[in-house]
Amino acid sequence: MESETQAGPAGAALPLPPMKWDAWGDPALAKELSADVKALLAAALGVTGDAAPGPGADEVLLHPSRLTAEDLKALAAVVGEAHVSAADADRLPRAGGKSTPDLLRRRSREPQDAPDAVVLPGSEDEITALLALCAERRIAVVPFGGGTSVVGGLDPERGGLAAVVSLDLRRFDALLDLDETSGEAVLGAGLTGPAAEALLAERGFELGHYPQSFRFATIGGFAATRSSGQDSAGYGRFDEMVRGLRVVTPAGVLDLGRAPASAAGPDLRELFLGSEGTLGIITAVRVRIHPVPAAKAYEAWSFPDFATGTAALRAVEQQGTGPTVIRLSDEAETMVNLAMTEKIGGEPAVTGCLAVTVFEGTPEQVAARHELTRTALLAAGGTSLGEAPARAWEHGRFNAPYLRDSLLSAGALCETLETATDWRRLSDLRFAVTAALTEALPGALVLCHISHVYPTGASLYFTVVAALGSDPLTQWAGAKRAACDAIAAQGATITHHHAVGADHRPWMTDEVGELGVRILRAVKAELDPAGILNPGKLIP
Ligand SMILES: Cc1cc2nc3c(=O)[nH]c(=O)nc-3n(C[C@H](O)[C@H](O)[C@H](O)COP(=O)(O)OP(=O)(O)OC[C@H]3O[C@@H](n4cnc5c(N)ncnc54)[C@H](O)[C@@H]3O)c2cc1C
Repeated sequence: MESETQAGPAGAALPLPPMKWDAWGDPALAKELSADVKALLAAALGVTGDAAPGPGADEVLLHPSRLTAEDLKALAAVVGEAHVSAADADRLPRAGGKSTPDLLRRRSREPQDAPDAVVLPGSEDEITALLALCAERRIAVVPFGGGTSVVGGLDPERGGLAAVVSLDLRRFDALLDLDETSGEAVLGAGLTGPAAEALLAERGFELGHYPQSFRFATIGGFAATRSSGQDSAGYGRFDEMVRGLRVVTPAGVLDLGRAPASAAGPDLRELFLGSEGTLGIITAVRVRIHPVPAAKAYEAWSFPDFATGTAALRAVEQQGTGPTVIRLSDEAETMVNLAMTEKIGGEPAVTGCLAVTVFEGTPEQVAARHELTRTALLAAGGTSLGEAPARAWEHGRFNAPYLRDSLLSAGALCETLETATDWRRLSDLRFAVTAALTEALPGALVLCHISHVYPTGASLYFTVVAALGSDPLTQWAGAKRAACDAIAAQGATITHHHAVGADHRPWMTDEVGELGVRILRAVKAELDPAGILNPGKLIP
């Protein structure tokens, strides 16, 4: 597990996010490209060289802070001197998220945008006072959780206001309650995935939310983006785990969700799940938890092609046989061993399409779920590959993002995008998005997998690798636009779990309609009349 305070740019006054400012994750875990990956890059993309190195943290140029000394004094009067900083070293690591465009922007030698200051409130009262102060002084507020957004959710947009601050929730890091009888816990919004799981594990419980960004993303971020983890088949998406929320808005504090189910009108929790910091600051989340599983089983499968594998996953989900993890790589992803991080680019370990299943629960539950799932997968044309490839997937499941950094440094652009639709339209969607990406990026490798399944449909997750052009930001923007247009044309969702942020905002009207947008704007006008909360995100 990564340490919580890693070295970042020198001169920081505040605790830094536990991630490198210009790359993914813990620098100690960064990896050189293997000889196999280098060979794949050369053969598939003609990429053989190194891209020019980016600037060091002390060489990066930020636009100067627009806050006055008086503004900073007023902010400090709310949160204390020790919890405000306008130092570049504190602004730079909160200048954006961790999409490939974010990393390219961080590596630029041009002057960059960054929040004008960073504030670390320690209580809801302080957040209330901060929001009032920012409304009065026309300062935008970008809530900052783990900083892992991949959709521009953390862009330091001022939205026509005088300045913008990053409101870092790291001090909301307590396990506030654990109700063993009901199987619920109240978690501070700033707890990272590992910190939350460690606190729950001390009492024998687990949340079971493991997105690939698990090591750095936070409870508040999961709620604000409707995140989905790799164990979603077993434990559900994060929004399905949420039983209640506390939210501080400029108009007041909300404490939502008071019973396991309710018929008291529309469910207002849903307004804040996925609100991406535009409607309020989530300070605590009450979640469903379960005992740490006593048993676990693994089995990998091969399917002759993606269509057969897709039908098999559908059968498993519609029969409800109960795997905790079930995922299927397409032929291209299987061929490059993407699901087994240590083997990427080597000799293909599996032919056809690889599927991974994992089962958790009591020994009896695991045995029963495993057997039912095996029967369904065998009947659907699967061939068992035993445990090893499934264990290899689990072993490397949080490590693939490190590869993206090394690829960028080697001159290859690597980015992901995702969507979802019903089973009937899944195959057409995959072809349409793949075609859009390959047309926009000739010669690119486009890989795809299914990792979240529902009785009525599934998500598709695409990984794209292409040779870096001379203007990679424009290069990727064109490809992303083409893929998003293809998704919209297919009637699929613009995002299954990465959220909307700034990047998907142009497709929100298509997703929810003009009236839907007007409803969102009306809610925002009621809660945030000064428009200070995360301008330029989510709501067109
Ligand atoms: C390598 C990589 C892998 C990823 N894998 C997955 C995955 O498997 N599944 C998945 O769902 N996502 C994934 N993501 C996307 C990202 O990790 C999720 O969106 C995550 O939920 C963001 O959490 P965070 O704490 O980092 O939030 P941040 O990135 O800090 O913020 C995300 C958005 O939520 C807002 N926000 C954050 N905290 C709060 C709060 N307390 N109150 C109000 N608004 C808030 C921010 O303003 C921003 O708009 C991945 C990202 C990367 C870089």
